[in-house]
Amino acid sequence: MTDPEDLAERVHDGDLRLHELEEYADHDDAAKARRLLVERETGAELDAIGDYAFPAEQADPNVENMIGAAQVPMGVVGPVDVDGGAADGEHYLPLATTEGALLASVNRGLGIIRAAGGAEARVTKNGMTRAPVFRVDGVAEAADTVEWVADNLEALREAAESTTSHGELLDIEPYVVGDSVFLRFAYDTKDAMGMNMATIATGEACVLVESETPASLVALSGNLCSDKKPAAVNAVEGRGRSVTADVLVPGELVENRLHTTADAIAEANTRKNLIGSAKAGSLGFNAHAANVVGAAFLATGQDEAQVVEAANTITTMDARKRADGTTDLYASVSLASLEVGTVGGGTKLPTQAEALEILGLRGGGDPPGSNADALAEIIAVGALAGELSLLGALSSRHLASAHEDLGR
Ligand SMILES: CC(C)(COP(=O)([O-])OP(=O)([O-])OC[C@H]1O[C@@H](n2cnc3c(N)ncnc32)[C@H](O)[C@@H]1OP(=O)([O-])[O-])[C@@H](O)C(=O)NCCC(=O)NCCSC(=O)C[C@@](C)(O)CC(=O)[O-]
Ligand SMILES: NC(=O)C1=CN([C@@H]2O[C@H](COP(=O)(O)OP(=O)(O)OC[C@H]3O[C@@H](n4cnc5c(N)ncnc54)[C@H](OP(=O)(O)O)[C@@H]3O)[C@@H](O)[C@H]2O)C=CC1
Repeated sequence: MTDPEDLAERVHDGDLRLHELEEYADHDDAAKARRLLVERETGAELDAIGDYAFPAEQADPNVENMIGAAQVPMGVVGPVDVDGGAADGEHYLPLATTEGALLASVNRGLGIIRAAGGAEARVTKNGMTRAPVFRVDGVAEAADTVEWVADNLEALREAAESTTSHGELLDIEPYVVGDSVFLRFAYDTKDAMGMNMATIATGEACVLVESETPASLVALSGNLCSDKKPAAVNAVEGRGRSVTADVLVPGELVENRLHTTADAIAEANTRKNLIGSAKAGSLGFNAHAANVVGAAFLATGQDEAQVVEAANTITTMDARKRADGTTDLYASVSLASLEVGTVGGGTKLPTQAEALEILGLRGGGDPPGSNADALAEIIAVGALAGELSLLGALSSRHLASAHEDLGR
């Protein structure tokens, strides 16, 4: 009984549940049966969704109730020289998006960075966090719990690291709010983005906390982590990789390629990215870092919901006067919480793995963690390019016409 028509019929009749079709047919037939059912019940035609280019079974760890694949156009920008702590040499950056003009813009920015001699980038902090919340009786028990944690870091490390051969517990930061105790565990997750790894490891450590303290676990994630929500804690303390990239662009390049001046871009950055963002109450002080991060995430198999954490980027642009009277542009981006991996999650899927291959960063690095560091540095340079180009377009009043020409 593996015929997709038959399976669709049985789901329709209530004999089978939509999510158990893989028990009766191979993964591709199960996906086809769901498409037939959805087509019948909604009137939609799902030919494009069903026209995917990998065995459905490969996506089994990534999606339930599969009907096909969403195909997002992918392009490539660069190459650009990245002088990083882990990334080195010239790189093309694959980006998947539906926003016309985005790749043209990042490509222009990377061309300018290349002409300026390349960008520098460094990962300055690394720690994937998970922060469970515990209930205690009151502040006295809260204080006892925090004290016990501080005195027993080694035992907690042993418990957490018993669940992983790669992850390392770096730190546990306690926060007390009345009768709630939050413990923000931070891990070096090497080349994995690390959310599954950190969650499993923290779960094990929580067993020890509960057995040795009055604290009772309420939720393994207590939102101080903070995952997939805009949060100041990530902007200040970092999450995943904290990464910074910068470049000094000679004034003549600004004029020839961005059709404006370093002074005009610096002013636009101050009034827009700093003052405008402050007035808006934004956590992000940038123009569109999320554009580049989101497109790179889609292309390389990252968890796209974590784009929100990368949106807290701070962009700086300063006009630097030279002795000869000309003015260069110093530009930087600092992404406090860029959560990336080159193993695990969506990185194994065929198109995503190929995209990582373009970067030379597929799979685990040598030493472990170096591939994810390099990916963070290259994405940061992509974000820097996007900031340069968009601020150039705003300063030269080309934004609307660029999108009229390329984005419609
Ligand atoms: C569109 C440009 C680049 C034209 O800019 P231009 O200087 O007129 O372009 P050009 O034809 O002289 O080409 C310059 C370079 O741009 C690149 N380039 C140029 N065209 C292409 C293309 N078709 N495909 C690939 N690359 C392209 C390419 O690198 C090229 O160099 P070349 O290789 O020729 O030596 C410029 O006007 C621009 O960057 N505008 C800004 C557009 C932008 O950044 N859009 C995305 C963000 S908008 C948004 O979503 C966020 C927002 C705005 O709401 C956030 C906010 O509030 O700020
Ligand atoms: N559970 C949760 O709460 C959440 C889960 N997610 C999802 O979690 C997934 C990402 O989790 P993540 O832990 O990154 O991935 P995986 O769960 O896919 O695990 C990756 C595993 O790969 C192994 N590994 C092999 N080589 C390396 C290496 N060089 N560096 C690091 N690890 C290596 C590690 O095994 P070992 O540990 O045995 O050494 C590691 O745990 C995504 O699908 C994401 O959507 C997202 C948010 C929350």
